[in-house]
Amino acid sequence: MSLTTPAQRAADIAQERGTPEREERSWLRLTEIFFSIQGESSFAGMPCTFVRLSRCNLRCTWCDTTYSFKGGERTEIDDIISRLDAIGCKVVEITGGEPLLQRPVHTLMSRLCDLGYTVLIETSGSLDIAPIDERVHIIMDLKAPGSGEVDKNLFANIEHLKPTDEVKFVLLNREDFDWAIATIEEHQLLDRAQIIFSPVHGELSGHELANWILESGKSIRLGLQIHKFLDVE
Ligand SMILES: C[S@@+](CC[C@H](N)C(=O)[O-])C[C@H]1O[C@@H](n2cnc3c(N)ncnc32)[C@H](O)[C@@H]1O
Ligand SMILES: Nc1nc2[nH]cc(C(=O)O)c2c(=O)[nH]1
Ligand code: SF4
Ligand SMILES: [Mg+2]
Repeated sequence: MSLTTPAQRAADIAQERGTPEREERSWLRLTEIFFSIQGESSFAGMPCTFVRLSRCNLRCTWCDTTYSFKGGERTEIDDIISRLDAIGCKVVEITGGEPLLQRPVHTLMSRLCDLGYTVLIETSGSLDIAPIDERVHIIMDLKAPGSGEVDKNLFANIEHLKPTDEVKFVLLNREDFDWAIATIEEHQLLDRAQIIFSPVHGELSGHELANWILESGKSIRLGLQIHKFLDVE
């Protein structure tokens, strides 16, 4: 017999999903650190170390990283930096889960920038990006309807993007593609940042998406998750 009451279960789910934490502390909930080939973004193909933080406030239907939603080791920022120094790669991506859920992520990113790292952050577009250190390269998703999370997009983030940052649309079908094109036009996104369209891996054909991009005549980069073709992490 389960001893968990409905109220406890609701509290557990709320904690798993998380709300942005205000608490400034010296540790982060960490799912994993690994060194691999960057599979996404304009850095695709480059060696990169990944810091995957735990928990996410969204539940995209096609998410490939659901294992980051729960748990995670409390890890001191000093320890994370020591591990990155030991790996020795000067390009680091902070991802998740949703990395912006944990406030100390900003301390980690600024310290890495101070140490001469090229720091990338991969974020969902649902939380405020304004506090991100201006030296950090932002890769921000805008979630299309097929994700089930379209109503979570924080369009106010757009004004905080630098021209070198990236806005990524992960697309499930033609409806998502049409939504993404309309969103780009409405917010004049091509003037604000680099734009990437990626197919949901295994669901939408990259060939088909490539044709749609060419037909649109727009300067949009096709992004395929190359680590999945290489069968690496
Ligand atoms: C796992 S998320 C973590 C960072 C953040 N929560 C976000 O969504 O950007 C990293 C990237 O993987 C993408 N992604 C996740 N599952 C995918 C899938 N099945 N196919 C293609 N891209 C996927 C997300 O859209 C996001 O751009
Ligand atoms: N190789 C590799 N490249 C990636 N780029 C972004 C990733 C992510 O999960 O955020 C990722 C990932 O999980 N693996
Ligand atoms: S926001 Fe990112 S980590 Fe969270 S469910 Fe969506 S793709 Fe997965
Ligand atoms: Mg991934």
